[in-house]
Parts: sequence; C-alpha cells; structure tokens
Amino acid sequence: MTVETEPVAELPDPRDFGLPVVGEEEIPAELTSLVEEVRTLVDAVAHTRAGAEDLAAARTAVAEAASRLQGDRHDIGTMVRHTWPDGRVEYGTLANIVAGPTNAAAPPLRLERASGGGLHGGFRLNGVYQGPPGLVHGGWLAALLDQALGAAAGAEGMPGLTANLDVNYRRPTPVEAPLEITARVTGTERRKVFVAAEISHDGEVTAEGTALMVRLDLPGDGGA
Ligand SMILES: CCCCCCCCCC(=O)SCCNC(=O)CCNC(=O)[C@H](O)C(C)(C)COP(=O)(O)OP(=O)(O)OC[C@H]1O[C@@H](n2cnc3c(N)ncnc32)[C@H](O)[C@@H]1OP(=O)(O)O
Repeated sequence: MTVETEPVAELPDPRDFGLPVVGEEEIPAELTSLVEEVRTLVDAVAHTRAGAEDLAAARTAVAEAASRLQGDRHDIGTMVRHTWPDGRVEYGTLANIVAGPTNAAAPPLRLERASGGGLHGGFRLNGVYQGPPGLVHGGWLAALLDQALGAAAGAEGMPGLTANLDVNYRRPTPVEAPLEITARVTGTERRKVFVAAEISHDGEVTAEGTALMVRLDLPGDGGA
C-alpha cells in the first residue's frame, strides 16, 4: 500500500453524466438563510411545549411556506460545484443529507482544508441530533465521519463510494457543544483509498472512523 495520493487527471463535469450542476456561489443568500431558519424550526418543534393554539398556527404557517416552495424544484441528483481557493473544482450532492448546502435536515457541517493536510471543520449539533439523553446519536456520528472520510478522498481528487466503514465510539459526544472533525487520506492501492477521521470535543476524541473508499471508475482513468 502506498501513502502517496493518486488523483485522477481531471474530474469530469457531472453534466456529462446527465446530472444537473449548481455553482455554490449561485445559491441565493435567502435560501441559505431559510435553511438556517428551518434548522431552528425543527429544533423548536422537537422540543416545544406550546399549547394547541400556537401549534395550530405554526402548522398553518409551515404548510403555507411548504406550498410556496414546492413548485420549482431541483432534480434529485443535482450536484453542487465547490471551487477550492487553489482553483481545484469539486462536486458534491446539493441535497446531501450530511453536508448538502440546501438541506435543512443536514447538520451545519462545513469542511475546510487543514494546514497539515486533509480536512477539518468545527460545528455544533443541537438537540435534534440526540440519541441518549444529551448525547449525539451514534448513527449521526457515523454519518458525519463517513461524509468527512468521503470528502477527504474527494478533496485529493479521488472521489468514490464507501465500501467499508469502521467506527469506534471512544467517549460520549455532547449535543449543544463545540465539536471538531478532521479527516485525511492515509493510503491508496489501485482504486482503493484508505481514509481516517476523528470527531473531538474539548480536545478529546469522542469518535473515530476509518473507511475504504473505492474510487469512481472514471473514463480515461484506467482504474489503476
Ligand atoms: C467529493 C464529494 C464528497 C462526497 C462525500 C460523500 C461521502 C458519502 C459516502 C457514502 O455515503 S457512499 C454510499 C454508501 N456506499 C455505497 O452505496 C457503495 C455500494 N457499493 C458499491 O457500489 C460497490 O461495491 C463499490 C463501488 C464500493 C465497489 O464496486 P466496484 O465494482 O467499483 O469495485 P470492485 O468490486 O472491483 O473493488 C475494487 C477494489 O476494492 C475492493 N473492495 C470492494 N469492496 C470492498 C469491501 N467492502 N471491503 C474490502 N474491499 C473491498 C475490491 O476487493 C477491489 O480491490 P483490489 O483492487 O485489491 O482488487
């Protein structure tokens, strides 16, 4: 196994495969702000002790908002184009459940390049992400690790699908607390990309994951 990364020469445009593409910069600020508001709404609904009158009024307002937005939709599979500061272009899924920029059901996760290599991000999960009382659900921690692992491979020019994911929960991960996530490629072998990631709180690792990503078999890539 080698630890040198082997990026594909150039990522093809998803439009060549029939997938629509939206540039990240084209997402209206009003939509980004709406996504934030809906996250607040989901948390408010999950924890509300409001009375019947307020619940009914809120339900009417939400139904009206939903019908206002339903008419003009992006297709399933629409991709979002992200351009890194070094000019490298990368694609993700617009409505990705863990990091889609327009998906209010996704946590507020934003990954950046880490100075020492790989990716990192700081985030905070509200009470909607609870499993055990006051603690983040383990399935969501696995999803966050999977996303960061896949993104770390993608950021090195080796986008792929997760073939295998191993997660160890080292300590409880609190909701409503600052969390950090880091991920990096640790090796490659033909189309196999080995990646590792950690989630930490207060400087201590609470969950860690390793994955085997199998790099997409792209035209002209040779698959090696
Ligand atoms: C840039 C944007 C960032 C986006 C990040 C998104 C992160 C989200 C990640 C996901 O959620 S992905 C969704 C969940 N995963 C899947 O749906 C994958 C389902 N599985 C498959 O589609 C195929 O099994 C897979 C593409 C993974 C592999 O099929 P292939 O036919 O392309 O590969 P092949 O079977 O030839 O295997 C290639 C190599 O990987 C090895 N391999 C494949 N699956 C393995 C496995 N499960 N365990 C160990 N090794 C495995 C296989 O032995 C072989 O090794 P060698 O090169 O040594 O011969």
